[in-house]
Amino acid sequence: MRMTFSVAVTGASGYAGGEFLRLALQHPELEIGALTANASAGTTLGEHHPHLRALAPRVIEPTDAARLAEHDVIVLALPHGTSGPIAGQLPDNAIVVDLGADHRLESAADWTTYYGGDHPGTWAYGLPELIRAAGDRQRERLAEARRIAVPGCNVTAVTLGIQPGVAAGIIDPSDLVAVLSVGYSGAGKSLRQNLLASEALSSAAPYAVGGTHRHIPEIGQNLRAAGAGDVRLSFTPVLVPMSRGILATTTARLAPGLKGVDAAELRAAWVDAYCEERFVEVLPEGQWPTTAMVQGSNTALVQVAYDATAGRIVAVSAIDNLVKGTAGGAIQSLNLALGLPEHLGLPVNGVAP
Ligand SMILES: NC(=O)C1=CN([C@@H]2O[C@H](COP(=O)(O)OP(=O)(O)OC[C@H]3O[C@@H](n4cnc5c(N)ncnc54)[C@H](OP(=O)(O)O)[C@@H]3O)[C@@H](O)[C@H]2O)C=CC1
Ligand SMILES: CC(=O)N[C@@H](CCC(=O)OP(=O)(O)O)C(=O)O
Repeated sequence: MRMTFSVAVTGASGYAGGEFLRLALQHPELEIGALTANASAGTTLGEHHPHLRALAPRVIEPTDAARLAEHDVIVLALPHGTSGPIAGQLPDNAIVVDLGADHRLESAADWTTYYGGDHPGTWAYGLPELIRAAGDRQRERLAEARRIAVPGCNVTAVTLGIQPGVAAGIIDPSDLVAVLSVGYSGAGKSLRQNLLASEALSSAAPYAVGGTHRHIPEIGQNLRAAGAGDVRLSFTPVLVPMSRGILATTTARLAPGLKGVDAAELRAAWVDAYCEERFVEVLPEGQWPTTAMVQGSNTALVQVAYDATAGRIVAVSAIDNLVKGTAGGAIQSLNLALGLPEHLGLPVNGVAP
């Protein structure tokens, strides 16, 4: 029996909300309902997302919990700290998907340290491919969920890149270094960085350097789920001149006691972890992911090697921050919660050039 589910999107004028709408338009079982936001209320969606032709005349409404509550699914694509208060006014039987950070962390102390204020709470974590050493599967949690917290985009890239090595006991999670090349759309439409094209187009710019990035505790949470004890991560994102994409290079020392690792065994750990995954692919030996290979798709590409000179594993992963890193990951988790096939409406193939 086919079922169609109505979806309201709040934060519809932003990048994450817009990308959710782009994917929802191609989803056979989702029907787009209310579109709400804040300052842009009263304008048309076409003024903000001229690429979404089918929705261009739709008028953005002010955000009102009672209006959102008329839908089966409510997507919160809001700045962090904003979704918590709205979520509290939504009915229990609606499925609420938060694309922001408010409900991702299990530790209230981590929330206060990295975001400030009171912790809004913890929801089912929207990364179906998360490895859980305890044996339970993330997919089962999501299938029962009515509240879903979609991961941070950088978190998705690093977690998918390195978690097989943690789960297989090959790497030492207390000595991780991640350096990420990230596209500007990750910052959202509001100008948090200096986005003058004349400056951005000719520069690579690190930010949140020195252990301050808010995604650090979330990555630690994921790797502990995969079996890590003490997680120590040096994390440095670098803005590069592209609108979408994340390329995460994560290196790790070998687990204590391991003197070296055979290249075939190393790759086998990653291939085994993802062999049944539709949206995570370990590339053939010798091929390395690029952001161009995943643009517009819900695919994460991963490759791994051992640097014998440095004594470190090198894992490289690429995602489109707005698709697998946000809206695509959200629909994948939402499909599970709705009892639909996990892949429904989601592109494995990207766009090029
Ligand atoms: N961009 C990305 O790659 C990713 C983003 N995310 C998360 O998704 C969320 C949205 O990010 P993004 O789309 O990039 O940000 P944008 O700045 O592009 O959009 C923010 C949206 O939130 C709306 N908004 C702001 N304040 C309120 C409010 N008080 N009530 C209702 N609506 C409000 C804005 O409306 P208006 O225009 O009317 O002010 C706008 O639609 C954030 O939490 C972000 O961290 C997560 C992963 C990746
Ligand atoms: C380029 C840029 O600024 N990217 C954002 C990632 C966006 C994201 O994942 O945001 P939330 O975790 O806050 O939802 C950042 O690094 O913070």
